[in-house]
Amino acid sequence: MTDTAQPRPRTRLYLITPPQIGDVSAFRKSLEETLSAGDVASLQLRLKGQDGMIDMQATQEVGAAVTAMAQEAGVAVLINDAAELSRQLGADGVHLGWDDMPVKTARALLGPDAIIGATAKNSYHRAMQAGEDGADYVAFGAFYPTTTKEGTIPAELELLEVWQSAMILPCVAIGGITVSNAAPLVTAGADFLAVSSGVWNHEDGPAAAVRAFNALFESLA
Ligand SMILES: Cc1ncc(COP(=O)(O)OP(=O)(O)O)c(N)n1
Ligand SMILES: Cc1nc(C(=O)O)sc1CCOP(=O)(O)O
Ligand SMILES: [Mg+2]
Repeated sequence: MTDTAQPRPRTRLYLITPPQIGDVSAFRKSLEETLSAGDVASLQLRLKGQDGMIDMQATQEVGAAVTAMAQEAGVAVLINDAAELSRQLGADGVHLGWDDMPVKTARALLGPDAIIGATAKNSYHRAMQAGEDGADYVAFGAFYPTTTKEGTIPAELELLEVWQSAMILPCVAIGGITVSNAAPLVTAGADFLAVSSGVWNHEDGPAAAVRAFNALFESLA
């Protein structure tokens, strides 16, 4: 009998913006350099107010400045929390958490081709439910402590191992990921690593971080 099992595709980087962006045109320039440094599968615009809620005005402003540029670089653009704004910006999809719009509602609004991601935190059950509801990926986290988001819940590597061995739906790992601590998540089976501060605050700058993540993924493939 022939073995038809396919090797798992290489883990890819899922870049998340800083939660606040002061100078949009400086950010656009930095992002352009960052995206040209190596493979980035997707970019999530995650602009938050001090209350942790989406900053619609900032998302609109940054989205108008960077969406087409990122898409031309081959990077899918997702909007955090806001499906309707994703549609208005011509973005590729939306990332939804437990307090956000249901996946099915977003699908009805954005159509079959949109990329819809769903937060699973540390719950295999919530991930299964999101998959049944039509999500295109599920995100487990937080794998490490983070200052980017308050109130995260610790997640174990085993979630990635079990999900990868049983499911076809891609899984994302998130939470405090840096070049230095990423390897176990890759080995455990994350299809994507979602990273904010580990890129934007990298000691050699964000473009160097993208190069270093890609070198790591290549070395573990
Ligand atoms: C890829 C990815 N995974 C998880 C989250 C967290 O989403 P959520 O729980 O809705 O929290 P906020 O990001 O809205 O604060 C994410 N944004 N992206
Ligand atoms: C947005 C987000 N969600 C998380 C979750 O656990 O669901 S952790 C997190 C923060 C991601 O940013 P950083 O890479 O800077 O830690
Ligand atoms: Mg959310």
